[in-house]
Amino acid sequence: MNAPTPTTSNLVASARGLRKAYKNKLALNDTSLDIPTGRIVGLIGPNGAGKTTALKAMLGLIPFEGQFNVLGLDPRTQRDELMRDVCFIADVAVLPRWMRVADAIEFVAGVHPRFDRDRCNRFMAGTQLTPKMRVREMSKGMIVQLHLALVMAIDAKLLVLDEPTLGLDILYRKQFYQRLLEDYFDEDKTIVITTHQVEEIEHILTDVMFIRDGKIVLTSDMESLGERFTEVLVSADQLDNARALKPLDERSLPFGKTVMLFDGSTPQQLEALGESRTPGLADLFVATMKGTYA
Ligand SMILES: Nc1ncnc2c1ncn2[C@@H]1O[C@H](COP(=O)(O)OP(=O)(O)OP(=O)(O)O)[C@@H](O)[C@H]1O
Repeated sequence: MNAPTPTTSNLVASARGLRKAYKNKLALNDTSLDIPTGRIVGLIGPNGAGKTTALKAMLGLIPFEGQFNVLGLDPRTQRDELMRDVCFIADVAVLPRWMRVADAIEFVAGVHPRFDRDRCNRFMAGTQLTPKMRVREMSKGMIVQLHLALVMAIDAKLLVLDEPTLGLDILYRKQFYQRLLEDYFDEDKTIVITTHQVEEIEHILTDVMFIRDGKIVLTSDMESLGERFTEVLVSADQLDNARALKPLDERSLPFGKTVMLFDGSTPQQLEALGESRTPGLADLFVATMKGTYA
C-alpha cells in the first residue's frame, strides 16, 4: 500500500522557507516540510542539526522567518488556539517536588478536557510509580515516565515528542513505543518524534525526515524508502562492478566482505553483485550524513 499523496487539506503541518538565526548560527536554513495527517514522522538528524528548533517553531515557541501552517493556524500569532489540539513534552523540571502522582493526575484532569484517566493509568502500569509517590522521591527516569503518562493521556491531534525517552532504560523505552502505537495513535492523530535511538523507533514510523545543517535533506514514507535504497552484500569478485554503480556508501564487514548502499538502482542492476536487503534506518542515516563531523 502506498502512502497517500499529501494535499494541503490532509496536511497537519506545512512549512515553506523556514529560517531561524541565532546570533551567528543559522539553525533553520530556508527549509520546507510537509507532514500529512495520521502519520508517525521521525525527524532525525545529528546533534545541532535543527530538530528542536524546527519543533519549537512548529509550536510557536520561538520567532522565525518563513511560513508555517500547523492545523491551519500560524503558530506565531495563533498559539493559544493551536495548543488546544497540540500536545508536547515540556520541560520535566516544571513538576513541583512536593507533588504526588495522584495530585499531578488531578491537576491535568482539571485543566485538560481531553485528559483520559484510564489511558494515563495504562501508561503508568509497568512503571514503579504509585499514586502516593512524590516527585522528590522519584528517580530522574521516573519523573520522565510520569510526564509521559500525563501527556499521552491527552487526546491531541498533533503530538510532538522531542527525545521523549532520553535517560530512560530500554525496558521502559520499548514499552513506551509499543503503547504509543497501540494505545495512542490512530488515523486522526499525527505524531512527530525526534530521537537519536533510531533503531528503536524505526518499526513504528510511517515517515521519516532527515535534517542536516538546518535543512530537510530527505523526506519519505518508510515504504518508498525501502523501494529506493538497497543494501548489497557485494561478493569479492564484484567489487569493481558494484563501485561503477556509484554506491552512496561502502563499508567493510569481517572476513573481507563489503556492504554497499545504493540509491535508486534497480533490482536487475544489483542482483549479480550479491545478496540484497533493505537497509536499516540507522545505516541509511549514517550514509546520508557522511562528512557531518569532517
Ligand atoms: N537559544 C539558542 N541560542 C543560540 N544558539 C542556539 C540556541 N538554540 C539552538 N541553537 C543552535 O542552533 C543549532 C540547532 O540547534 P537544535 O537544538 O535545534 O539542534 P538539534 O538538532 O535539536 O540537536 P541535538 O540533537 O543535539 O538536540 C545548533 O547549532 C545550536 O547551537
